[in-house]
Amino acid sequence: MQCSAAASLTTPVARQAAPRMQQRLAGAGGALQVAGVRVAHRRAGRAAALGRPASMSVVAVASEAAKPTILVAEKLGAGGVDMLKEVGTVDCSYDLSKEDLLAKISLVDAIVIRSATKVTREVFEASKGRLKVVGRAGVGIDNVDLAAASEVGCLVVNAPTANTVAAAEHGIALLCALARNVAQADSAMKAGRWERSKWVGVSMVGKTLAIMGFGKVGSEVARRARGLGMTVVAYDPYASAEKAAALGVTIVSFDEALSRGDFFSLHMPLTPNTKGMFNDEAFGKMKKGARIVNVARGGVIDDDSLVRALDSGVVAGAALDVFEIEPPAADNPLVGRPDVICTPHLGASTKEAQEEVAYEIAEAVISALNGELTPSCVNAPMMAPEVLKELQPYTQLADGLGRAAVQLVEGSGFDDVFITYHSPRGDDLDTRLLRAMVVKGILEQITTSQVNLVNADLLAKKRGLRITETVVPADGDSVLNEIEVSIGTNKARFSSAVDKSGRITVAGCVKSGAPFLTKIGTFDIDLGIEGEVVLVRQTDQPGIIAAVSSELATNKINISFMSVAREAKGTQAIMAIGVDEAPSAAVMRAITDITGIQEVAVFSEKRAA
Ligand SMILES: NC(=O)C1=CN([C@@H]2O[C@H](COP(=O)(O)OP(=O)(O)OC[C@H]3O[C@@H](n4cnc5c(N)ncnc54)[C@H](O)[C@@H]3O)[C@@H](O)[C@H]2O)C=CC1
Ligand SMILES: O=C(O)C(=O)COP(=O)(O)O
Repeated sequence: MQCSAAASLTTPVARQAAPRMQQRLAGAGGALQVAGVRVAHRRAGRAAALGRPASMSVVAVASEAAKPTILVAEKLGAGGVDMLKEVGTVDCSYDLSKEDLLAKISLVDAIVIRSATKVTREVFEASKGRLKVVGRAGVGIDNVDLAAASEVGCLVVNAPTANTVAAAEHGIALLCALARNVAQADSAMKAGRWERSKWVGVSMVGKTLAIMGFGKVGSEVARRARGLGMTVVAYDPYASAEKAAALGVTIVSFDEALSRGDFFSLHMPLTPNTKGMFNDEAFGKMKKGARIVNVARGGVIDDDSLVRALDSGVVAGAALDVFEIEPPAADNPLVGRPDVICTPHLGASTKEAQEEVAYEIAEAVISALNGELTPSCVNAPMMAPEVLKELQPYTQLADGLGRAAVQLVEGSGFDDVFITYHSPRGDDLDTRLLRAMVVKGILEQITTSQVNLVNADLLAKKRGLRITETVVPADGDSVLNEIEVSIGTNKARFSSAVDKSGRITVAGCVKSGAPFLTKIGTFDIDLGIEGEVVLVRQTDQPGIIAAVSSELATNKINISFMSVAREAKGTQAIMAIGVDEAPSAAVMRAITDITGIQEVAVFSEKRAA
């Protein structure tokens, strides 16, 4: 089926902060080209650029009225702090002890961190459900327990692009310093020694640099190393060989990279897969005299293995910006060695990068607090902005259908939900967001947990709910013609909501941007999904519509929509009436008592403020 435009439409309630931010963000602009990397001015506003309407709220994390409290737990650029202050109460408390963080966390809606703050499961538990957003002002999110965040429905966003160049420049700085013993020679001079022959270096031109992890930073290091006349190979199981070739880089296997590199530069994230990947075995495959730079994460190198590789001369020198424990312990076996140079996690620390990171993260946190699925959300389905934009009108429909269907169930004894999408896109329809919204609509009515896009699937699974999705190819040129939600029980509060297969079924569509209910059970109806809905089953006979309307009017209950459907003339009919406020039990009884009426039910499509 295809929906046609309705005369009466709902108007989404625009939130306060988003339009203000978007106005402000749209005010300044420009893009800066830095060595081939587009560093967008955050003030120009990615959110504004996406053209997402202010009303899009797919995660529902912030209340409309309340001003959020945002804890900035590590030094953040002033511009970003100012942006946060425009939408919330900002508490800048740096260097909190673990105990202080645990005490504060239940008082805040969002926390902004860098690499030093560990947001562990204990922190999420201590927040008692208040913490909605973790903003990582940088790339690596290994200091955030993502599984725990997802379980409690907390969005984790990062700032993935603003420090790329800074990290790459630091990698190159360390590479040059390592090749030419800059740090050691400087220390010697400061100690009064003029040691020219001791600190003879090695040249970089013509040598092979093996980049391990060919993402944003790795690519920028490659670009710069090519400029130094180096041959660059890269190991990255997920990188595109064409993209690498365009930069003059050859993608090779892990072992080939190990055997070819004169220099190594590490740029992969710390994950269970990469932890300790530079171990005895890996060092054993390197050429004698290799040099290694680590601006990624301490944990990707096994420290004891590196000590052994340095002792045996396999590795001639290492430059480390990152450590498994930061700051490293006094007895760290690497820091004091003359063949190891160290910096205290300075990769992202340029004035320019920190300003940009602050804007990038402030924008992401504000957008997440508004319930938007920001592109830098790391624990929710990733979707291209254009896909998000086109699905936006259907998210409210999916949510509304889930709510309607579950409220028609008598009790809560069901364990499966079928979702059917009638879409001209067929199998190309990305249903992840829609499924999550249906599940959210259902679960919000039956659990006390905060449900959002991040944890909807997880909570459904925990509750033993099986979700089955089917996409039925349909005609037309819209994204989606109809969504049908069917719950596996025939125990209904309104018996006509049960379809021929014995399941409680509702369906709906979007008309001119607004969600409509088009089917309840086997009856076709046409009702805007908003406010309260009164369902009435009656004998198809004259006078009933007037009697019900009159009863509502007498009790000053305003009707916003009304739709009547019948099986056949003179048999059964149902009326679906949209009303601005829920009728009292007395009004419901009075309607039930009208001659010819068989059953009455009410459900609510009102969302929590
Ligand atoms: N020292 C510092 O201050 C900074 C450190 N970093 C670190 O650098 C890392 C990289 O940052 P970006 O390039 O922005 O991230 P990115 O996500 O653009 O790149 C990471 C790359 O590593 C690859 N990768 C994943 N698993 C791998 C494996 N097992 N072996 C080899 N490659 C693998 C990915 O495919 C991806 O291409 C971050 O995760 C962060 O830990 C980033 C910025 C500053
Ligand atoms: O962005 C990253 O991954 C970094 O490592 C930068 O860390 P920082 O924000 O400087 O503590």
